[in-house]
Amino acid sequence: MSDDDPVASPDVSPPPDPSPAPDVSPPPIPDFDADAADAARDRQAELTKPPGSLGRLEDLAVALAGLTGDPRPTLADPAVVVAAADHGVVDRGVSAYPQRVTRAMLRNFATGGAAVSAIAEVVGADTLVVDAGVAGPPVEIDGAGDGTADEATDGTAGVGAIEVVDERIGSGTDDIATGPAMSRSEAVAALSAGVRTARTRLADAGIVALGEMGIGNTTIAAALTAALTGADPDRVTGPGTGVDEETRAHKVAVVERALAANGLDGGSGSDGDEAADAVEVLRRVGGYEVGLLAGVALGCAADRTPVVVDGAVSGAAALVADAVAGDVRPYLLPSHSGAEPGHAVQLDALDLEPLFDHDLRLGEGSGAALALSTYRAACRSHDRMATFAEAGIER
Ligand SMILES: Cc1cc2ncn([C@H]3O[C@H](COP(=O)(O)O)[C@@H](O)[C@H]3O)c2cc1C
Ligand SMILES: O=C(O)c1cccnc1
Repeated sequence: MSDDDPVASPDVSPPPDPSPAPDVSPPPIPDFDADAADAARDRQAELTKPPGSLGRLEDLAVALAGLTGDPRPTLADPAVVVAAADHGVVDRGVSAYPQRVTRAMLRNFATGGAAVSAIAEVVGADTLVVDAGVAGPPVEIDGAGDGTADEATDGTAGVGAIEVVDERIGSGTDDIATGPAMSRSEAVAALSAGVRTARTRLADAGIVALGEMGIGNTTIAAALTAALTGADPDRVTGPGTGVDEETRAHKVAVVERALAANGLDGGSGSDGDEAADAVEVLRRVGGYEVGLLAGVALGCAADRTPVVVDGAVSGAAALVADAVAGDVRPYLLPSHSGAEPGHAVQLDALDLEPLFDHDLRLGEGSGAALALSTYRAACRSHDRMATFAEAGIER
């Protein structure tokens, strides 16, 4: 049996973790504020429109009032966080692109040249780029910093600030097809770095879009989704950056092997405390950027900041966050319905109804950034519209 043959049954049993098992203590997450939501609902009934005519935007405004605890939420200072890391599993030929693209894209985010940079600009969001563990030495970035202008002249919302930060957990993970991706301490460190990032660097953001970059990470997302939802690997494994059907089938075999090698092929049953189990799944078949994003979701929720889930990789991070602390669930908001097949399974598991479907299959937080405009428009209309009394319109 060759180590390079992902179809051969793995010859490794679930690996003992050599490092001590540090505790995970997710921050307390406040309850939905029903009074703020009720006040928002009352206000909606007074605004100058037929009741219900703004459809889902009305429901979103009411939900966001309950989440933020503010009857007239503004979602000021929106941000996109793009966490980047590398994955040992790329050596198995699961991506259409080489690992070095992760590092190169980090520079592209830093200088505003990525798709998500353009979308963030349109919706007026700042971008926080986090190196969570790109392979090789820390990435030296020149040219990152504030956008060139506060007010754009071309009708866009203005160039947001771009900041690049180092929260490296390691230099790429190990190959999940033969054992755990990382140590227990690294999994805990990734989650903690995310919580810390949310509560410090993203503390002023009214809403946060979750983005990622990491060649090979749709394989990681598929393994996490299968492990956390019990879905069949074939159902949650897609083409990612665009591999052909033959390579996708190989990718399915790699995911199956990873689950078996890590003792995760027995369904999603849990026999212990939820946070500990979730961290174990992250350690075995996760990635540094996924753990960091899960931590960002937990930290944002603790501060009553809603987070917008993007595609299948961001969705895997949302599943991890939800498995670590189920209280995070109301703070996880949908954006698009992604083309990667595991995304629908994730949205279903998290009970999220997508806002739109543009056939996006990019990641980076592109769909989540785009959805910021809908969330902000829902809140802006709720806050800015005149009531019938104010406008002197008789009903
Ligand atoms: C130039 C480029 C820009 C990207 N931006 C996001 N991704 C996306 O593709 C990668 C996952 O797909 P896979 O698992 O097939 O490698 C991630 O980096 C993801 O964010 C990109 C990929 C490429 C090549
Ligand atoms: O849905 C995603 O997040 C996705 C899809 C393809 C490639 N990278 C990410």
